[in-house]
Amino acid sequence: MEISALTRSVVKSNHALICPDGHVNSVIPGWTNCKTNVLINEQMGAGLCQALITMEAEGVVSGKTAVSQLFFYVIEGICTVNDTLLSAGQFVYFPPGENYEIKGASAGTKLLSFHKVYEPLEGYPTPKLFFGDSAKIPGPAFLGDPALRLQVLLPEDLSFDMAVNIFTYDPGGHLPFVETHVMEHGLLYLQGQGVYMLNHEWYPVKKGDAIWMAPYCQQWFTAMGKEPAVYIYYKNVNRFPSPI
Ligand SMILES: NC(=O)N[C@@H](O)C(=O)O
Repeated sequence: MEISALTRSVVKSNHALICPDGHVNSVIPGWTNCKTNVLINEQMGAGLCQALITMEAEGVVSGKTAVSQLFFYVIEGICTVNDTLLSAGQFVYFPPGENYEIKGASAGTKLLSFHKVYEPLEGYPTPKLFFGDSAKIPGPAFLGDPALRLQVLLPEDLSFDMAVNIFTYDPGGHLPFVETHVMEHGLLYLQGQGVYMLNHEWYPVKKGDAIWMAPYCQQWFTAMGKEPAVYIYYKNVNRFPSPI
């Protein structure tokens, strides 16, 4: 019998672990016949918003991006995005000021979204609408370790101020050192399990869990179990560390 008073979820000043047992849905204007869980948000101290959307067959996720850019990744199922058919592992990037409409989903289609206020960079155009397929993006060894493979989903040019990557760890694979960096992360586990060290606290994690890491939140991860651990994560990139 599950003890309803217990959860693995934690929300701390510089990190959070959000587990499915604590999900409560929000109503988002223009997002109808779907369940939306806002996993990470400015309200917890983050510089990004991350949501999990489960669509019903007649679900519609539509609107217009204003100051923020919006990235959608199809976790499972199919849907059409601005009339382009997307299935699991495929994604779309909407720059600020763009209309978006997601519909025609198979019931239960799951989408992950990352939202970030776009920081223009002098001399660089605002990025354009962009569709992609993670199955077509190579995952070279991370820092020479073949047990870790990193796929970079968005172009690495300076017009982009956010990155979305997929990190795959074979069982036993681990980050080569404890990272302490200015960039922030929001992530979601797509597969597997492991242990994440955040700010010197240790958390067993698994598929479906989301994690927020504030700037300088010390981080290290190792995968455990019988299958590779896979997470998709957001990172702010390519901008001056502080206003100049
Ligand atoms: N935590 C984690 O995966 N971090 C790094 O790989 C990164 O900063 O890209």
